[in-house]
Amino acid sequence: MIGDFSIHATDGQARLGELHTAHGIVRTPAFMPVGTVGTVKSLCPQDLRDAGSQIILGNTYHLYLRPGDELVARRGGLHRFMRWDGPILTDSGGFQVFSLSGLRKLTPDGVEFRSHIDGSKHLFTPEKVLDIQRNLGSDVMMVLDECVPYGADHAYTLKSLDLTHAWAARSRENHAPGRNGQLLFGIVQGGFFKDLRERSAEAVCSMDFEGHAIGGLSVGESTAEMYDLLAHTAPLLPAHKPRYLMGVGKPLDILEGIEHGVDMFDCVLPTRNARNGTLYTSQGQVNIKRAQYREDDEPLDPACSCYTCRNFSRAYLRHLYVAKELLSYRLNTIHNVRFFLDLAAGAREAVAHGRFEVYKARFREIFQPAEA
Ligand SMILES: Nc1ccc2nc(N)nc(O)c2c1
Ligand SMILES: [Zn+2]
Repeated sequence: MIGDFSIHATDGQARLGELHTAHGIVRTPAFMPVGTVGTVKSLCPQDLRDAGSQIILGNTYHLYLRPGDELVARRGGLHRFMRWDGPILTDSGGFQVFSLSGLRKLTPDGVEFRSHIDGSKHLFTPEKVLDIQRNLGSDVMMVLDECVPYGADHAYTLKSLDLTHAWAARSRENHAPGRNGQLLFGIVQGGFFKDLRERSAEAVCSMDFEGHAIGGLSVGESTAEMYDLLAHTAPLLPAHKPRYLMGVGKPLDILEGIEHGVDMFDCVLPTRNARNGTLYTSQGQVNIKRAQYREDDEPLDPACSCYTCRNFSRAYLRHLYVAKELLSYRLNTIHNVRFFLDLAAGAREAVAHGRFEVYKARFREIFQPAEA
């Protein structure tokens, strides 16, 4: 049934699961390529399917401002508009308001902000962002929350929790479980304070959401701080529902999350870094602009079977990047998205066979080789 989450194998805290959505089953652990304004930049839906994408992420903030959620609804919803027939998760906009828009004001009712596009004034309330996500037709909707800025003190973080929890309750009230097959996930905040993380998990996870996200991480903290709060918070979320770590992350961060029982991840790294020539491979990171690749006839990643690695040399990819050719975006993104999706697919396979620890250690060797 839509919303069902079943666990098929475990390996320590790591688990192999399936989340049933209105647009298909998501096998977890899953990586979600980010399609902010209704496109995973430079890729068409077929590229995404070829790469093994199951579920992609869209953003309420961006799509509301342009082209408008009502327009998308009139065009049949985001799936039909962008021709993606798989599951779509949409973030609620709170985070984007704080990271993108200029003037903004937090009020008990919601957050006032000015569009980063034309400066027009808007108000996002818990109910408004759900109306937008219902217009988009997303399969998994997120509640409106305040992502507390890195470095906020205990007092501010505690006060913010009261607001975020009140908004979560209003969201659940506004969207009954199972309504129109659109799932609603709660978001746990609490900054970098373990007592507040416990307080938030207890409050949010008592509101009968179909899944729970860990928010407020990957906001500029050190890897050690992120891992510390991740290890503390993940087990606080009910094991029988999906756990989603928002905005994470680098390959090793995703594996760290899986080790602590997280099931879903999204991050702009593969797509954003593809556009600046930072490519992820089975031999570590490749900065394709480096002169060393000028005459390198090898494929980007001999262990990768994506279209880019099957057809083009590093020399050609470097040429496209240096020449600022549009094809550079597309070929680099095809590869990076495939790398992250293969990372998640490999993790599912490893958990299924009780080999996750070995799998994670192999990637640590590649991306964080032990000091020689
Ligand atoms: N690092 C992130 C990324 C996205 C987020 N989205 C929401 N709604 N809340 C957060 O705390 C996020 C954190
Ligand atoms: Zn490749």
